This record gives sequence, structure tokens and C-alpha cells, in this order.
Amino acid sequence: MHTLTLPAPAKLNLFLHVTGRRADGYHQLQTLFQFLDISDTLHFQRRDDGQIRLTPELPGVPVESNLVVRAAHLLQQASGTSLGADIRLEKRLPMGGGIGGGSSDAATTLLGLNHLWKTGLSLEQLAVLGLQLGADVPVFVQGRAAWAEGVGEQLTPVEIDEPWYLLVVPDCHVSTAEIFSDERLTRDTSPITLQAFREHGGRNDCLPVVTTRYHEVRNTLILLNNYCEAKMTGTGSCLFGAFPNECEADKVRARLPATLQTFVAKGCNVSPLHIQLDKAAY
Ligand SMILES: C[C@@](CO)(OP(=O)(O)O)[C@H](O)COP(=O)(O)OP(=O)(O)OC[C@H]1O[C@@H](n2ccc(N)nc2=O)[C@H](O)[C@@H]1O
Ligand SMILES: Nc1ncnc2c1ncn2[C@@H]1O[C@H](COP(=O)(O)OP(=O)(O)O)[C@@H](O)[C@H]1O
Repeated sequence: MHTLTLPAPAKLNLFLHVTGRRADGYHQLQTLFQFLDISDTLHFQRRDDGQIRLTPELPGVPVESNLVVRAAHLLQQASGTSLGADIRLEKRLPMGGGIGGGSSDAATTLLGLNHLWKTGLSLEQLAVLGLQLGADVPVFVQGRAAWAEGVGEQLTPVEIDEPWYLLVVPDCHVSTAEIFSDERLTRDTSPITLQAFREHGGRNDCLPVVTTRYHEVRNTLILLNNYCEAKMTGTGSCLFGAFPNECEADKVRARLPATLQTFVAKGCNVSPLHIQLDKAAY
């Protein structure tokens, strides 16, 4: 087996509280991650000469900084393998939208190449490697909807409802670093429990800063709130609402301006990546 095709699914942060700031400037968070059944797709082909080649180049992201290439090099170093890969990335998820496409591409690369190269690292070892690439990579490696603390790496798997979501992509790119460095960000939300979230819900502490800085997000939030309780994922820009079935989500989607990029997707407690990998194992 020398080739493998795998999805890199999106995620939502169903809420996001900023509970503190570490000495190194990173923020302590509480969040609930759930996967979506919309994905990028990665095609891997084994190479025997150790080279990592990625196509196509993403706009604004040089190949060597692409998280796919960085993940592949990290696994080569950690495992000592002499193998390489040709990788083709079919990008479908909007970048910088808070749905974790880059982190998910990195996780899919770690798991995909671990399988193709037979490097035998455990999910735990791959999650530790992934954390070097981004705070969101471990949840994509573990592949279970999770309650997360720390910077997002302390994960507790959860079983939650799996509604349909309407995802709306405002026409702007939000920088995570910019939002976390804004002095107006609330950084002292008291920690809550999963039970408290189930009973009372939670909010996104980044939302006020993002809507102040980006009128596109503010306007899209006002629009979507006409039809559902609109929320923001991560540090934005994507907004979403939950619906009991696909049809209800489609109805609202049909009412939104055709100029807005939208997705209707199912919430998943098990990552589509892990479902696909389990099939590949047989
Ligand atoms: C906040 C979340 C929630 O899922 O948002 P999104 O990026 O998905 O919107 C993530 O944890 C983001 O993770 P990720 O996108 O991997 O962030 P990183 O690349 O690690 O960090 C980008 C920058 O944001 C700041 N940062 C990030 C995470 C964090 N907990 N505290 C921070 O202060 C740091 O300045 C860091 O240099
Ligand atoms: N494979 C990749 N896919 C998307 N973005 C990438 C990738 N590799 C590096 N990046 C960089 O990471 C940034 C954040 O990407 P992404 O994960 O899509 O957004 P977010 O962290 O907001 O969910 C991008 O703007 C881009 O500069």
C-alpha cells in the first residue's frame, strides 16, 4: 500500500472562554470542539527518496510554511524514517475562518504518513508532536469531540448532540494573533464545568473584539441572528447556527444573499478522518 486519500475535516468551537494568560503570553481557554462533515482532502503517495513535495501552493502560504509540509518534516524527524511523500492538497475549507483547516491538514498529514510509512507512533505521541504546530492540532489527531482546557491541548472526549449547522463565512480574514493581543479582550472569565455549559451554555469571549475590528463579521452576525442564534467559532471569522435537520439549515441558507459563502454541515462527535482511517486499516 503506497497511496492513501484522507479527509481533513473542519471543527467548530461551540463556545470559547478566555480564563487567563500564561507567562509566555498564550491564553488559557475553555472550549468545546465538535467536528463537521466538510473537509479538505489530502492525497498521499509514498516516495523512497525522503523528499516531501506538496501541490498546489496555497495563495499566500509558501510551500515550506504550509502546515502539511511542516507536519511531514516533524514526523520524519521524530520517527527517523528515510521515506518521503508526494502530497496533493484539495483545499475546500476557508482559511483563517476559525474552522481549523490548517490544523486539520496538519493532523491528517501526521496520521496519514504514520500509516503510510508504518512509523507506528501512537495517537498520544502524534498529538504531542502536533501541538508544536498549533494549539488546535491535538484535537484533530485524537478525533473525538472534546471539552478542552489549557491552550486547547487538555482534552476530555464528550458525547454531545450532533445537529446540522449552517456556517457563514464573512468576507474577511481574521488573524488569531491579532485578536489575542487586543487589549480589549476579556481574559478573566471564571472557569465553568461541562455540566454548567450543558445547562446554561457559554459565549465566545473573542466575539466583541472581532465585531469591533471587522464590520463584515458584525454585519453578518446581525443578519444571521434574524434566523437563528448566531455564534462565532474560534477567533472568527466564521459564524454558525444549529438546526435540528439539514432541511431547516438549507431553508435559512436559501434566504441569505448569494454573495455570502455558506456551508451546511453535520456536527460529528467522531472525526471523519478517523472513520476513514479505520476503513483503510482493513
Ligand atoms: C483560539 C482557537 C480556538 O480553536 O482559534 P482559531 O485559530 O481556530 O480561530 C485556537 O486555539 C487557536 O489555535 P491556533 O490557530 O493553532 O493558534 P496558534 O497558531 O497556536 O497561535 C496563533 C497566535 O495566537 C495567540 N494565541 C493562540 C492560542 C492561545 N491559546 N493563546 C494565544 O495567545 C498567540 O499569539 C499565537 O502566536
Ligand atoms: N494547509 C494549510 N491550510 C490553511 N492554512 C494554512 C495551511 N498551512 C499554513 N496555513 C496558515 O495558517 C493560517 C490559519 O489557517 P486556518 O487553520 O485555516 O485558520 P484558523 O486557525 O482560523 O482556523 C492561514 O491563514 C495560513 O496562513
